[in-house]
Amino acid sequence: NPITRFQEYLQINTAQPNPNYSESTKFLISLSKSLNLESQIIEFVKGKPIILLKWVGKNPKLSSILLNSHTDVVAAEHHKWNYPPFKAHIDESGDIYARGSQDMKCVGLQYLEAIRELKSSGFEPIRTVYVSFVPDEEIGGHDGAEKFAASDEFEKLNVGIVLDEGLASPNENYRLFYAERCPWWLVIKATGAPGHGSKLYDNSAMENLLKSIESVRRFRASQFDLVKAGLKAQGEVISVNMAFLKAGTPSPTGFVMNLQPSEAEAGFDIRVPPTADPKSLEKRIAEEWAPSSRNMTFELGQFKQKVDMSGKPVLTAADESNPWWALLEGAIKKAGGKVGRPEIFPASTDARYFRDLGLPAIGFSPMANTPVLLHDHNEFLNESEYLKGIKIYESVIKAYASYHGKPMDDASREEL
Ligand SMILES: CSCC[C@H](NC=O)C(=O)O
Ligand SMILES: [Zn+2]
Ligand SMILES: [Zn+2]
Repeated sequence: NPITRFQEYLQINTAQPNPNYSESTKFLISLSKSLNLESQIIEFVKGKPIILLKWVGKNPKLSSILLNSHTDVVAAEHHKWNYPPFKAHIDESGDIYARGSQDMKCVGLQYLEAIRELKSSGFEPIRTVYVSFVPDEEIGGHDGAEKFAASDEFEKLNVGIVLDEGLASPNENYRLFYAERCPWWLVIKATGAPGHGSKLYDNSAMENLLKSIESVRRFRASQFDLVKAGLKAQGEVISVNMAFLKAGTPSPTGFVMNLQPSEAEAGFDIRVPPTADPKSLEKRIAEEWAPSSRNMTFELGQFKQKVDMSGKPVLTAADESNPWWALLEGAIKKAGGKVGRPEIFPASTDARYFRDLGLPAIGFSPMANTPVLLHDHNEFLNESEYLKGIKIYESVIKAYASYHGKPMDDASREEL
């Protein structure tokens, strides 16, 4: 049944940095056989399989639908979980505990369960439906979705719309995402004169770094306040969180206590919404967070936000101008679901690689009334919520795969 199949997928340990892709591939291929879908394994990089399933539509001229999910999950600290993270234990209230239960093995199998239901009801798609299972999303997707989106194979699929992951919703409204923030990874380094631990002097490395950290924290608070006041959503502000601190002179028992070190550094995970001005943030980093006048340097790893010809960030339209958006909302509501306001995904997903091609990509994981537990301890999803999600996808796939398109639809696609 659907729940045991979900458990079986969750029990395959595909945690980074050593995901067991051979087991997950075997599992998905056997599921695909039981559904009579055409299947293909594409390895742009050896050992990093993309599983591509195809449900052929009656009109091959129409653009296709791509249902994407990633097969890898993040690592789990086993001893901090109430149940082992790769056991998929179901407790008395029906909560299924496993790494990947929300992010995002649920979605991958819900696509397939929905197809199973639609097939057995005799539904025949007009548009071709592809289901892709990609590796390595959790480490940036470079050997997965990035290469897939850039490939000739992908171009031949003639994809018109991509669905990818969203987030759980603590309330009754499902969440839909039309864009995502850009990760910037910043390391700032301070240097200064070393000295005796008892001496008060200016310009030590630690003091220089701490001044920066204070400045970063003021900025962080200003952004967080906007969220707390309800003025902005998580995805609409710039988040800054410290990822590491590195300083001190090691000694056999820990650190030397009476020596002020000559170097100190800190790393930050920054997420920049497509609506923010990257230039002004870069300026802030150079002038306030790592000013050379305070003996500071920085290294910035940026995932550049793609912009269109007029310099506007690449977003998926979340209104009537995008028929796929309206169809999705309609199909969710038809299946009894509620939908909240369109959001910007606060983290980063593979959807960006498809959006960068100019394709509409919508982030959606059907989990309502569920705490957001991705990457957290005790990640779980309730089984009835999981089953509801299958019903939702039945409705969505049906609506998408039967969509003939407005008269303009495919002609205007040609121009793109
Ligand atoms: C930017 S590559 C890392 C992608 C990762 N995605 C999910 O958590 C993230 O940190 O958002
Ligand atoms: Zn994910
Ligand atoms: Zn994740």
